[in-house]
Amino acid sequence: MSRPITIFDTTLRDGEQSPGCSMNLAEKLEMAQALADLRVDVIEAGFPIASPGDFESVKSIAETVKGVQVCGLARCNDKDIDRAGEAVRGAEHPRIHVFLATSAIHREFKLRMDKAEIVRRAVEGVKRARNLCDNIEFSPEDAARTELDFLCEVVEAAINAGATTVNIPDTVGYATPTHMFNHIKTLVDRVPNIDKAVISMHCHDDLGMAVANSLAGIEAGAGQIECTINGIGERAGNCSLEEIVMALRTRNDYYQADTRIDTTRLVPTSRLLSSITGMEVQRNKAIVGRNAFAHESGIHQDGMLKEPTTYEIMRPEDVGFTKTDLVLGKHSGRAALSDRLKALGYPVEGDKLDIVFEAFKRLADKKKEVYDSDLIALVDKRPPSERDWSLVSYDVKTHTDEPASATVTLRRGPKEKGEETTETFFGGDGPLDALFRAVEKVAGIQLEVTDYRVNSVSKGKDAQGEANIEAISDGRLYRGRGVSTDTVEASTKAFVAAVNSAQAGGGPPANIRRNAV
Ligand SMILES: CC(=O)SCCNC(=O)CCNC(=O)[C@H](O)C(C)(C)COP(=O)(O)OP(=O)(O)OC[C@H]1O[C@@H](n2cnc3c(N)ncnc32)[C@H](O)[C@@H]1OP(=O)(O)O
Ligand SMILES: CC(C)C(=O)C(=O)O
Ligand SMILES: [Mg+2]
Repeated sequence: MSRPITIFDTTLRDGEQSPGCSMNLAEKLEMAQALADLRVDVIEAGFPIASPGDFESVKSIAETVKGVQVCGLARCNDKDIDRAGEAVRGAEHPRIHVFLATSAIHREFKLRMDKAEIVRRAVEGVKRARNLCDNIEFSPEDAARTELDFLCEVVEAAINAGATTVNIPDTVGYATPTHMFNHIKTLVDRVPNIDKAVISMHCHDDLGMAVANSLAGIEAGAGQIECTINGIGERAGNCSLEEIVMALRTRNDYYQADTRIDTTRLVPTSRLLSSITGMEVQRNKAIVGRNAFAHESGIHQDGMLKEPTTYEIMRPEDVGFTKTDLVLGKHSGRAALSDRLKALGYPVEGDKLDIVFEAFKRLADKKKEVYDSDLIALVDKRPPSERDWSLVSYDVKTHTDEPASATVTLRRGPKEKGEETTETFFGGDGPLDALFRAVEKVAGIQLEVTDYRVNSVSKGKDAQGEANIEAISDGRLYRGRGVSTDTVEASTKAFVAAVNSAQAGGGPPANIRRNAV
């Protein structure tokens, strides 16, 4: 018999605290629906007091995404709690998450409160939230560095005040598995009312142990895991959802605990997040990385051919990878395309299928073989909004020892009704510099490019190139991504996407990385 573990996804709150991972309202709604389709139990949709935009996103997700609990975060003060309550009120299953740090370092230097005041504020906060909603989570922030006696006292008081979940964060990723096991076991053994609440884990990955620490918590009796897609989150990130879910599923023999997650949605959801944020996962990332199921060496390949379980502890199709990679060509029709996309976890129908089909045919004219990864790159493209620029055409001239020049035509708005503008720039350091500057002239904005990468999406000389750009505008960080068989075009599209994000505004401050160069 498996014990059910609640999956509390915080991609849209703690995950969004990753530098460069800010999302706009439409992106958050798309992501929230994908999380509901993945069958997470709780979506922490944001921190409503943080900004009007955060409030609106939590409220819209609460009102539109069904079949899942929707949670808003609040500090232990009246304004935060009331705002969170208002934001989640429209949800089918609302939850308010109240937090207050309890460790000596945070008490003394950050909050400047003594132990008695912490307990008083925690109790008042939970009671106030409980008046707004029945489902209340309380987090003693930095619990992993909190004295155990005091942690037991706060947890007991929070449960008496009405907390239904007590979340034990390792806020700075300091714990080890034994440390976390002892923390949770102590709460289970010493807090008299602990059975009135679910114990939750919230582990950060600063020492690379977030998943291991969360599993240790489950062994000691925790019933909820807080995690994020691709493990994104503050600093080194949070416990990765795909890793913890597959660890519980694969090692059910040991943990005898499982989640409701539809694991075949893991890879599509991971890719959706990457396409929204522009933040790719590394190739060797467990579960969702491109190499996670790739076998390179002869002895392994021999074993795999004889019996896959010799070298595979999970089946790629169980996490959403498809078995075959080579798929369609220029003679394929809509039915085959839509069937293949569905198998890849992207059910595309109606007008959207027409748009993807048109793009597929254009690609198939340029490429002999269209791989799954090419198809995913096509569906990941979002149609432009009324205010977005898109690349119509470009012309670039470059010669040895001569400055480059470029002419670009961009359209603002959707294909049928958008207006086109053309500008030329002479004197670029190279072809991309000239193109980017011509784009800036059309859009009337200047960006400083701080990171630029091109990777190949699939195989072969005619592979599509995927360009990713990170750029600063007005002290804020924006990203853009572009895909094409022509890497110059991919780069220009990525720059145009970064311009669109910058013109929408709201990027994170560019100077928040302590290791920024
Ligand atoms: C561990 C975590 O991940 S916690 C969540 C972190 N996420 C974020 O901070 C993202 C969103 N944050 C924000 O937009 C802003 O920080 C806001 C809007 C919440 C607050 O902004 P400001 O009012 O300007 O405060 P600022 O951020 O400078 O400082 C935080 C204040 O909250 C207090 N505080 C911190 N945590 C708590 C808490 N749990 N309960 C009560 N007060 C708290 C701090 O002591 C500080 O108070 P002080 O100004 O009296 O010293
Ligand atoms: C708000 C809390 C749960 C948090 O994110 C942390 O402590 O890391
Ligand atoms: Mg956190």
